[in-house]
Amino acid sequence: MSDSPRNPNSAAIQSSVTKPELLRALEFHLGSCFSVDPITPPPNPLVLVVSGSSGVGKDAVINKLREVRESLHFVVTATTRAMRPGEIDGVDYLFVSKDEFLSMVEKDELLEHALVYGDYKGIPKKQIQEFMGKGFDIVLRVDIQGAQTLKEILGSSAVFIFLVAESELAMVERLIDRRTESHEELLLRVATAREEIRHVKDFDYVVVNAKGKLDDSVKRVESIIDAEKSKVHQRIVRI
Ligand SMILES: Nc1ncnc2c1ncn2[C@@H]1O[C@H](COP(=O)(O)OP(=O)(O)OP(=O)(O)O)[C@@H](O)[C@H]1O
Repeated sequence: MSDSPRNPNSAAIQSSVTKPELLRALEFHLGSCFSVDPITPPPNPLVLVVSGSSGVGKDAVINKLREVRESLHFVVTATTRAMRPGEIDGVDYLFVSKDEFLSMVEKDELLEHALVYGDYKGIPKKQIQEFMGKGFDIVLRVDIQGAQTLKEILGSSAVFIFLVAESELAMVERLIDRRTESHEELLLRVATAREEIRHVKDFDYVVVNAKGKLDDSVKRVESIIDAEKSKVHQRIVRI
């Protein structure tokens, strides 16, 4: 056993010796000064990919997360779909025309893009580069198809989170309550969701967003962020 000050047999440091004096004495014996630098480097900025089937609550979770975490930047997806009531251009989505969107594709300005239910959606690269440069963590909100493409592009450098409802019925009810889809659109979304759940195995984490438990889902995502920030081997993203 080493001879520590807690060992009753060791000579305790005299109370007349001040802390600065003791520090200087220790530094002298060690032959080097104690550093005030952080013992480990700050964690790398994260790229979080939040995905899940239509109506599972991606927007709801992300909007809440936005309120509680200031160090996150939520990338505004460019889309050619029509604005829904209450949505704000540049906040919820970047609403662009089809021509504008295709021009962004041509100039290689999008990290990934896809045609989703008849509309184009894409992630502008510049926003990610800018905010990562400022030390922000990045949150990308994509459907399952988008997450699959991002997995091919980013591999294990990003954190992939799959949101699910507690049951299929709960998910469909949520979509119906939203009142933004037609009967045919609802059928398509449910059929797609049944197929999409098979892709959960390609994700790092799964979070159940149960009815009335939005706050719990957000807390779970926050825990994932905290755990990722504490990893010894940090993910390194290059975009
Ligand atoms: N935990 C929850 N409890 C109750 N309602 C919820 C919960 N999470 C989301 N909702 C509601 O469910 C509906 C669908 O959620 P949201 O629009 O966030 O889904 P989404 O995954 O973003 O869908 P889409 O991919 O089609 O845009 C919304 O009306 C939302 O307010």
